[in-house]
Amino acid sequence: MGVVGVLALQGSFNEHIAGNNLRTLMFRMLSLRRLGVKGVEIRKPEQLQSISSLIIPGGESTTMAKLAEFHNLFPALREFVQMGKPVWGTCAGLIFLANKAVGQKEGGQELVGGLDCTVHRNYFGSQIQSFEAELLVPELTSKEGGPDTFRGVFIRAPAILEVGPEVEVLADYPIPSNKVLYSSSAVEIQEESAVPEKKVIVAVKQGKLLGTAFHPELTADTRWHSYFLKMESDFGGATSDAIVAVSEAASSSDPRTKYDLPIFR
Ligand SMILES: NC(=O)CC[C@H](N)C(=O)O
Repeated sequence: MGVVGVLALQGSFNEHIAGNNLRTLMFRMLSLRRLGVKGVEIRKPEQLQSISSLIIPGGESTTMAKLAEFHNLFPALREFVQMGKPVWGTCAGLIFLANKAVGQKEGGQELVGGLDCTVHRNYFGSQIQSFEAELLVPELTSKEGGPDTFRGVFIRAPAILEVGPEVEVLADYPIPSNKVLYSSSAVEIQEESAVPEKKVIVAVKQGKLLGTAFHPELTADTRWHSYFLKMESDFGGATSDAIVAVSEAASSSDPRTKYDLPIFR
């Protein structure tokens, strides 16, 4: 398994690297004598060449976009996505990866794109309307095991309004019919009365692109990170034992053993 880069311009990149999840997985693998997951901070285009997958963290997407533009990162980020390498956008990172964003600040913001969906920035309201919710994520539970639900931390989170045909919806979230949603432009107020409950999409996958509207790096549950790490191999459907096997086989001196998977024990 290669090196995981975390775009470190702004936002919760440190939580992805040093926080619970990558580190716990690293320790878990270390404790099983499985080396191989290393998180590195990415700030320059050339650094993308040395990583095999990338996490774009949450934060503030307009600021992050300005910094990415300043560092001339957009062409290299787009190339990384087009090469089919795994990229996971969490919250602001999801906005970055989307082909289209609404509710942007005046003047708009540049997007990396690649993920065929439309996201709405700040869909659930302002900072004080941030919330946590138990989400049903059948794909995560089936691949990673554990509880049926995952605790999603939504911080001034976006929601996905529309997805293209290639996009797999991994989780959605019901909006109560009486909830008033404020768009980030603060002008348009949407009131939902006709439909008793509406669901918005909060986690998607398209090929090797993963997008979550919430922050898995802020919870102790490592399943999203584990799921993402497995996307690097072609054995995306394998269990966590297969991560072990992938890293073990990858470190083997005989390159032919690399694909002798999975090895369950
Ligand atoms: N927690 C987050 O990443 C918030 C995203 C932020 N609302 C944005 O539009 O960029």
